Amino acid sequence: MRVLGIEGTAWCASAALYDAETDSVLIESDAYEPDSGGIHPREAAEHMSEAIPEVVDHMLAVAEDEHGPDAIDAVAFSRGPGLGPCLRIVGTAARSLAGTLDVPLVGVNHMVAHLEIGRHRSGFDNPVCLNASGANAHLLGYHDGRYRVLGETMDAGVGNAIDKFTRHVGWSHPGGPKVEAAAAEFAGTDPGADGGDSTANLLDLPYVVKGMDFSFSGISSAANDAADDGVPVGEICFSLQEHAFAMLTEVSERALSLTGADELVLGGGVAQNDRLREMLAAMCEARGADFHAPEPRFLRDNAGMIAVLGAKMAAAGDTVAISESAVDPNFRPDQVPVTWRDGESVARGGGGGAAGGAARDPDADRRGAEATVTVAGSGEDRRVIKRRVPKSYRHPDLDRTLRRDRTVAEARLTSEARRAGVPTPLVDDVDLASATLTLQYVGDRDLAAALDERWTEAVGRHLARLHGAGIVHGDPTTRNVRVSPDGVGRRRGNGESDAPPEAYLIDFGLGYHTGHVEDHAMDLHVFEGSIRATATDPDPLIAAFEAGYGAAGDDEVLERLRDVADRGRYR
Ligand SMILES: C[C@@H](O)[C@H](NC(=O)OP(=O)(O)OC[C@H]1O[C@@H](n2cnc3c(N)ncnc32)[C@H](O)[C@@H]1O)C(=O)O
Ligand SMILES: Nc1ncnc2c1ncn2[C@@H]1O[C@H](COP(=O)(O)OP(=O)(O)OP(=O)(O)O)[C@@H](O)[C@H]1O
Ligand SMILES: [Fe+2]
Repeated sequence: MRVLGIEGTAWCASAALYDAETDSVLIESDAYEPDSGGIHPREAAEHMSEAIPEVVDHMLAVAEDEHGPDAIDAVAFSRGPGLGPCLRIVGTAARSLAGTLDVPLVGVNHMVAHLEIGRHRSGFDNPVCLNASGANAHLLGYHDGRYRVLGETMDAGVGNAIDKFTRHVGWSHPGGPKVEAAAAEFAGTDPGADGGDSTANLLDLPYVVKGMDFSFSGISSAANDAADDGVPVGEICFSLQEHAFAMLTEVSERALSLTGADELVLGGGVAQNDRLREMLAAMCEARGADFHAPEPRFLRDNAGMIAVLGAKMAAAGDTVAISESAVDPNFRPDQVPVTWRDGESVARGGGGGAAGGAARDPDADRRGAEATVTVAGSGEDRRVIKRRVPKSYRHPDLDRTLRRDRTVAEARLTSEARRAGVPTPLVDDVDLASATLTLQYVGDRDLAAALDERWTEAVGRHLARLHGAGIVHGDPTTRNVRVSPDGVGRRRGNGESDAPPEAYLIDFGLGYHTGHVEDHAMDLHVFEGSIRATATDPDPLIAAFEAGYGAAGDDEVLERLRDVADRGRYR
């Protein structure tokens, strides 16, 4: 099968020819380069209306030259997300070409294409995917016929966050490659630098990770302020990259840990950045996962990825009638029924070796995304020793600060939550020098390994109480709740209740004090996200969770949760 792909969601007018027999991809692209500022939708659309016919005609001529008049078996196009005026031009071109050639039309989700090209090129079976593009930043994992959004930016895409800073200092679009060059130069020339590695001086910028979601807006603003204050621009570029990419690497590691996946693929324009790829490769190596980033021509926007996924969709019969082929500027990757693959879900619910621990060996060492956990003692005296291990991928100063601050926060908030009536482990000892805590051993498995409405309801109540005390957890996932299902079974089965069954909240390292409705709603959003990422039938679990929260907490927070959930959606 040969597929002609067309891409034009924002800046790149592109056509490609994919030959599935030989697995070869030819791409012809024409980029829109704004004279000043960022991408202007109207100018971008004008560019598309001129450039799309040219690149398509070129590819068609190449195809017909080589394979004759019946060269093309299907036409695939980017249906969204993207800028409406650009998408409509691409849609019109694709419909008319499919009509003229009398071949099927395939409507491709651009973000799923960024993912699938990595899966295709790597040969990985079931990876987690980090899409690091201009307008987006998210983690996807396959589960039950859909790509689930495991985590995503709460505001700007990563490329847009970088470009916002470069516009502020007057650099032309796109800013990403210029920031990369300036950062590399700074790292190489700073007196503290050691052969251009990451030990150059680091500015303190916001680092915001909540569960597997993250935020870049604070980084862009702080970077702009630093420039206004006269900080050398190279130093800002370096620090911007170190913070933003460490956040992306951290959430990727969390996604691998939560799902139990051992493969990561990278997609999107920002993935062309060497430092981002270096960090992700180092993280994967340290946890024994495989990592793949396709070659640059498949990372930035391109029609090759549209043609390759288009061929898989066409082979699965997943084509679209012209009358139903409207574009969708807000097309989310989790809306797409994945017709072209089968196989196991990435989200097995509580992976990470023994960490999910359906009571396999309760004393085996566990490894979370951040820490190693060793179990010591027995019976009532059983303790866990939790050590936040250094992460070689991130700048040593940032690494030290994060490990220390989170250890302090965890010790303090675990105890405060307990005093507020929320079940948490007792804290026996804190050793800041080695970022190590000694905690009471609680529960017998992670909620991820025993997902059940009774527990999600209990988590709702506990979070409500926690928020009532002015504390957010910051990372309330199904891996950060410990439960004792056997206790419940005994109690329900024969009336015995030697120890009252409880759901314990653990891992308060990302917690903080706040009375803001928004922050409280974010906690609920993170918990629901972790359920959606791993559960086959999330709705009843989420309903029970919200009922638990509603019974003990503030309705305003539940209302705000709807806004938070909608806000992360791509515009
Ligand atoms: C919806 C679609 O239109 C959109 N496309 C998009 O954002 O273009 P993409 O090619 O994936 O990414 C462009 C971004 O990638 C950044 N970029 C390019 N080279 C870079 C580099 N070496 N380092 C950092 N960023 C880089 C640019 O600054 C720009 O922000 C998307 O995929 O979100
Ligand atoms: N107090 C405890 N009692 C029993 N088990 C625990 C306790 N603390 C941690 N664990 C176990 O160790 C695992 C990892 O701990 P924790 O979540 O605190 O570390 P982490 O590295 O921050 O993990 P992640 O970032 O993946 O949530 C938990 O999922 C749980 O199975
Ligand atoms: Fe893109």
